[in-house]
Amino acid sequence: MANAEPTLHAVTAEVPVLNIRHLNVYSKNAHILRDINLKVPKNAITVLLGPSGCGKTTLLKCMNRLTDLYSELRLDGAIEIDGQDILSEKNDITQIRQKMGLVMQRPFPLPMSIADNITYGLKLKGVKNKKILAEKVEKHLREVALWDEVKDRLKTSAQRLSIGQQQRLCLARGLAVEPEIILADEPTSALDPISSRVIEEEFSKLRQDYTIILVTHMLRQAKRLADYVVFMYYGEIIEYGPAAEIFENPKTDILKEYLRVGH
Ligand SMILES: Nc1ncnc2c1ncn2[C@@H]1O[C@H](COP(=O)(O)OP(=O)(O)OP(=O)(O)O)[C@@H](O)[C@H]1O
Repeated sequence: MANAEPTLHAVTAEVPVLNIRHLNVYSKNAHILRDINLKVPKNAITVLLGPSGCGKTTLLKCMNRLTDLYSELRLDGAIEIDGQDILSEKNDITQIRQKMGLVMQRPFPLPMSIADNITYGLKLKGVKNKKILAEKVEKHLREVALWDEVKDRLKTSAQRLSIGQQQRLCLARGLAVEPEIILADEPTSALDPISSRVIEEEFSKLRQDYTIILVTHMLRQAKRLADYVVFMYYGEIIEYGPAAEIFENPKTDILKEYLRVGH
């Protein structure tokens, strides 16, 4: 187990969107996340990097309290978004979740048409105007470079799309509710190399308007995309900083070894 120097992960982001303070996560038998302190900067890609089982997905799940689905997990600490603590029972988690778009490892299009997938969240928010809904469908499908491929079959089932197209659709569905933050858990792991590159390119462009937190254990992907890197090991943040610093000037032996082996 590594003993992280507090200074290594006390990097301050100029405009933090998420401020995580002393976050600990416990299961019945294990201490899964250990005193996580992290300020996630606005309009940048922050990559959570580290070997399998180090806690990347759990940290991402804490950020929109998906951990509520697992009664065996206990959390303490604070995760603030726009000054509101996500972990506080007092705050409305549904409202907080609307600030976040979630992209999982495997796409899960809703069992309805391509267009309805995009408008689903908007309709839940009360948008009824058909013209506005149609505009949103086009806007967000263009945003993920899917419009040209599907514009003639918007009313057909989303489940007939290829996996790569489904993943772009799911990203568009997340964007349609205009989140501030996109949480992405290994979003290319189920995709072929070409679809993976398309998704990577989309993320790269989206960083201008969104704060992206991306889990990956693919070092090459992290190097292509990251503005900031959080390197985790056994539930701790070992190093955190701008990508160039992390990749070119790693400070800890654990990170040096991880980069050398090139996972
Ligand atoms: N609900 C749970 N109950 C008990 N243990 C859990 C639970 N969720 C996660 N863990 C444990 O917490 C640790 C971190 O898991 P997590 O999925 O966050 O790791 P990860 O870094 O995302 O791994 P991978 O890259 O393999 O997806 C693992 O040891 C896992 O078994």
